[in-house]
Amino acid sequence: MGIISGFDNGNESFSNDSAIILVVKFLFVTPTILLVGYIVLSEISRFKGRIPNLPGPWGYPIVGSLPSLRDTITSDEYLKRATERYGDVFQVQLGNVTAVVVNTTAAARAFFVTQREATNSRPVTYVLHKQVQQNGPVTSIGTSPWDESCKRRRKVAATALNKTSVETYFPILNLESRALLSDFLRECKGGQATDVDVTPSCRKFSLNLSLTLAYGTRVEDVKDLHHDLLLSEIIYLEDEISRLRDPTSNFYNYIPLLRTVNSVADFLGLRRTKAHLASIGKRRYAYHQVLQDKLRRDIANHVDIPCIQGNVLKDPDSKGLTEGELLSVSMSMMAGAHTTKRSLIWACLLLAHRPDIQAKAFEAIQQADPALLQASEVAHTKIPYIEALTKEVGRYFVVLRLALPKATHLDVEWHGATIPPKTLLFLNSWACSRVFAAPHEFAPERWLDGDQPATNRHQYAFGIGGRMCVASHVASKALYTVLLHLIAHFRFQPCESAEDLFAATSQAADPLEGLLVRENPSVEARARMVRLVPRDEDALRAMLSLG
Ligand code: HEM
Repeated sequence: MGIISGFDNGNESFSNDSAIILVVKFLFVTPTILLVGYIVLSEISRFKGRIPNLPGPWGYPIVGSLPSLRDTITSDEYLKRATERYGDVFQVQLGNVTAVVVNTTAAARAFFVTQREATNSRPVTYVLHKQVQQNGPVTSIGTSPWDESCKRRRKVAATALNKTSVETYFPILNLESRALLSDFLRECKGGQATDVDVTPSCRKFSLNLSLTLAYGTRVEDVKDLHHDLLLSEIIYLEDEISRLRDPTSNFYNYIPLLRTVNSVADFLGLRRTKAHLASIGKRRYAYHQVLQDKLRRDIANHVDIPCIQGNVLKDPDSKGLTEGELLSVSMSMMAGAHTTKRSLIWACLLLAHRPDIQAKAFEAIQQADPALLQASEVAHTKIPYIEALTKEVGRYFVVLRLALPKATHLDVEWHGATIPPKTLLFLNSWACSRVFAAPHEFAPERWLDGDQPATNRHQYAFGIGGRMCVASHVASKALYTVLLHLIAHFRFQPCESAEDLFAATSQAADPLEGLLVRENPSVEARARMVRLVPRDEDALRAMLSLG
């Protein structure tokens, strides 16, 4: 018995030991082996993804150059160092994804103009295309890879918004510009100098521009942005989409391991990321359906306002678009509201800190035609200094510093390197906007200088090539109209309120120091408030009553 029991005990302790070893293996050794295996496979994949003969940093295991890209891609010292070391075009690896960064105007022309067809695509991303849109066919133009459908949708949008069509939008631009003046005047109760948070009114201006172009509808009262359920839904969803499109965060796009971790966390009920992302896609689709249904009713009742979606709905065969493609065009119009809003907020901050620019602009309007200082319609005018001011706002702040992510469609050649199709491409619009002398100065005069080389004349804030902003003419004219009106009727000063102390500093209007989130290439201003002083309240009210 003793022997047997001794044997038994020994067996028991043997099985205890092996159980412990098994647990240790399970808890530590297996994950370590899996992790090492993952790192090795990931490094092989990163190695295979490198483009021969194209310089660029190797980066860290698993994450590649993601850590160095954050916070630095738009900064001058990073670009200077990277361009000095690797040249005008270099490759970086974002996790397992190889991206090519185009940093100079010469390279931008060689890529996006000379090899236009080959660089015409957009990447398919895990977060936006697979999780938010669930691989569905309806995606905005700005996130669509190049194919026949994208060509059709882009053509419809580009034709509706091209240089010759801009004139047809003058009444809309004048109307929205006056609405902004009216909102600002209401904020300055009794015509007093008042510190104003410019965000809601700028948001309303931009949203209305997109809503009118797409659906022929608009927001009347700025309060509706919060009180109206549909509008607050649109604002929330478009903010989310903009965040989920951001190419320098959303690391799930680049690191497959994160997707696995996330799926496990979702499965265990620790997070609800997948459900959240899918709901954003569905809710976005639903709000567009609501707007489209309203437009259909308006058309049936003959009370519709001319708009891109309405033109197609009234004559469906003319443009050859499917229902989904038509929806995609409208989604693209709504996505444009973000960039307009950000440009306008930066312009307000800049004016507040640059009385000299306001004085020159006011004088330019007066010299062009003193009657314009009281005109309710100004979109048709072409005052060179105000045009230059509008361009300089675009150049100085570059609200999409890496444009929208692009992708190669065919092989692209660059100095002995062949970049294969479906490679992620970034146009460094920020760097391309800094080719002038004294690039860090805000100087509208540079756009009036006839001696500037032709390459400097391009406005990189709208990108370049076959996927350049389709609305660049309308968006520029919208900013021009509103700047002219604002300067004619208000003095802008730095805010004095304790609510936004940063807004009082000159850094608030600096394109780097003034950023809310430094590493985000879709740049948002940290400051929100400026002091508005109506020049002549009675004259402004009289002008507004004419409109
Ligand atoms: C100041 C305002 C705006 C700025 C600075 C801006 C800037 C840009 C930039 C940088 C791109 C990417 C270009 C590229 O990748 O080369 C883009 C694309 C686009 N923008 Fe704008 N945009 C503005 C306003 C708008 C508005 C108001 C709309 C619509 C009504 C709009 C519609 C689009 C569309 C549809 C695309 C995608 C084009 C394509 O992928 O083919 N944008 N925009």
